[in-house]
Amino acid sequence: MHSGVEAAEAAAVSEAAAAEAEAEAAAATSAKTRKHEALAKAGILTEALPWLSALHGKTVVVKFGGNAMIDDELKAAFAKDIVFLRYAGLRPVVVHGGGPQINAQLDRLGIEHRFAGGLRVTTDETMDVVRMVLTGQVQRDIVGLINTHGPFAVGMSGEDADTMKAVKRHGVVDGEPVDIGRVGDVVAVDAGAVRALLDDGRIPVVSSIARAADGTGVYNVNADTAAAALAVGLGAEKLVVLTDVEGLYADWPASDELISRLSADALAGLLPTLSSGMVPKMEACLRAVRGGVPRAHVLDGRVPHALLLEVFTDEGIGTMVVPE
Ligand SMILES: Nc1ncnc2c1ncn2[C@@H]1O[C@H](COP(=O)(O)OP(=O)(O)O)[C@@H](O)[C@H]1O
Ligand SMILES: CC(=O)N[C@@H](CCC(=O)OP(=O)(O)O)C(=O)O
Repeated sequence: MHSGVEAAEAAAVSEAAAAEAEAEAAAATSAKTRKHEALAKAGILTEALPWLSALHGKTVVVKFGGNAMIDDELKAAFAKDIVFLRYAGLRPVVVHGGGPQINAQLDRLGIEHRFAGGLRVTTDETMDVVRMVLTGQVQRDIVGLINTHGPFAVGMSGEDADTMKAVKRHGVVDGEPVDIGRVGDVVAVDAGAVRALLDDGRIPVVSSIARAADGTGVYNVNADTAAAALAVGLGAEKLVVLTDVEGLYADWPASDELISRLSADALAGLLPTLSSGMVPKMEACLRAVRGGVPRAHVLDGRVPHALLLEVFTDEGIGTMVVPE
């Protein structure tokens, strides 16, 4: 018969054995989990390999939009992604907008603002504010964020070195042309200065202002339009437009069914049915692919690292426009 002490000792021994077995099982599980996580990470990296190889040395123009850039964390994530592309051997070029920031400054100054057919009605007074906010504030912010990772970003305006020249364009409202002031469409691109920066390993950050082709000052160019024109001028491999929706919805605002892929012809057919900010965006995609850029994408800039997902994974996200 066991004494009380012996019984207590036996119980303690079996408790210790159980604890040891439990610890062993937990260690095995966490090793398994770690292995599983490591494999998943390795899977993501190997999935990137074909894209890294296909895009090595290729130019990618990324349009960073006003509404996708008002959140500080998203801005920082965007800057990281751009630097990632650079280290991965691509040649990223940023063309930025800043519609919300321009609106805020116009409000502060008590200057009325409105859009017609997705474009800002731009008086001479508005033009001064647009130029100041885009080149003096928004561009500086993006350059600063990218350069927290190294001396890569160099800011410039489309005016610089005659990178973009424009002529006056009208807005289209209900199928009718309307005068919207100093708004321009890009008619000539000299990509030399941007190329020189890329060749020097820099990341050009370009504001969407163009010199008037007839030498009469400057024009306010929609940033989607400017990005497309530059992508064509650079012979880019991709145009990526970041915005504040998932992509192009088939029947917006009635539904949010996303169109994931469409041809240039199908897009041309859809264009007259589109409204507001989607008009310059989809026109830009059309212009890019018809100008020889193999792919143009509209992505949700509210999703952190959407750019990396698009460029380096097999997952198609957003809307992709292809020539055929
Ligand atoms: N067919 C459509 N699909 C998606 N969004 C659309 C569509 N038509 C109009 N829109 C509107 O266009 C907006 C995007 O344009 P905009 O606000 O000018 O973007 P950004 O500031 O990024 O340039 C969307 O937030 C949405 O309200
Ligand atoms: C002519 C025209 O509309 N120009 C735009 C330029 C900036 C821009 O396009 O900014 P987002 O990309 O943020 O919309 C504007 O004045 O708002």
